[in-house]
Amino acid sequence: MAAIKSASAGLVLPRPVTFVTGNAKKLEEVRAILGQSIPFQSLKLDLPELQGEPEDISKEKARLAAIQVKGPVLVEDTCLCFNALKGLPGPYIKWFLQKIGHEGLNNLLMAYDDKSAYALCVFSFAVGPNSEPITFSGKTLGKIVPARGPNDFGWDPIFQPDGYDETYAEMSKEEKNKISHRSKSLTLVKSHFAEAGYTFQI
Ligand SMILES: O=c1nc[nH]c2c1ncn2[C@H]1C[C@H](O)[C@@H](COP(=O)(O)OP(=O)(O)OP(=O)(O)O)O1
Ligand SMILES: [Mg+2]
Repeated sequence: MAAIKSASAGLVLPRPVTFVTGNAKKLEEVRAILGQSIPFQSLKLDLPELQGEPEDISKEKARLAAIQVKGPVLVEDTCLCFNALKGLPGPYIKWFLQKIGHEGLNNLLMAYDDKSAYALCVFSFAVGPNSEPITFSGKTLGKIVPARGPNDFGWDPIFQPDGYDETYAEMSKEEKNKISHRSKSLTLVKSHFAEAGYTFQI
């Protein structure tokens, strides 16, 4: 979709931004982190995901989302990467978690002393179906531990960020959102929007 360059500000987008995700917990965090900084609506869609590098997976999600929405979209893809396993499960964490659970994920590291891991969140923004998506990556370092804390969002109970005694699940939402992979990635998205000076035709 064409975006017009306005004389005064930056790009004028033909529609408000739509954040596309099938995951209600992600949406909750994105709402809390963005606040009023980027106005957006949401669309619940479980988009098919390519295999490969996190940035490519995220970009392809944005392309598919922009075709569906016919306008500007934000999507994200989240990875949990174990250093002992050269970054795996990475983007495949959803299926590993679904099949083997928190205990199985811990067991994957049984043979290794190195329990270090990182959470990676790659947002992609596409202006429309015919524009190349831009990516924004945020990473939080930590380690994999036996599950602690409420089990209400994915692998939060087994990820303990460096410098903290609590797992993501044991932290308050506010505390997680201050240091998380998702908030770091969204900080870059916000800077991009501020620099581009997008405005929206309503
Ligand atoms: O902050 C997080 N804390 C704990 N778990 C998390 C987090 N963020 C994503 N997750 C889980 C959800 C899914 O099991 C996998 C990522 O897969 P991913 O494809 O990005 O998410 P999804 O399919 O649930 O939603 P979407 O429709 O946006 O693709 O890690
Ligand atoms: Mg997904």
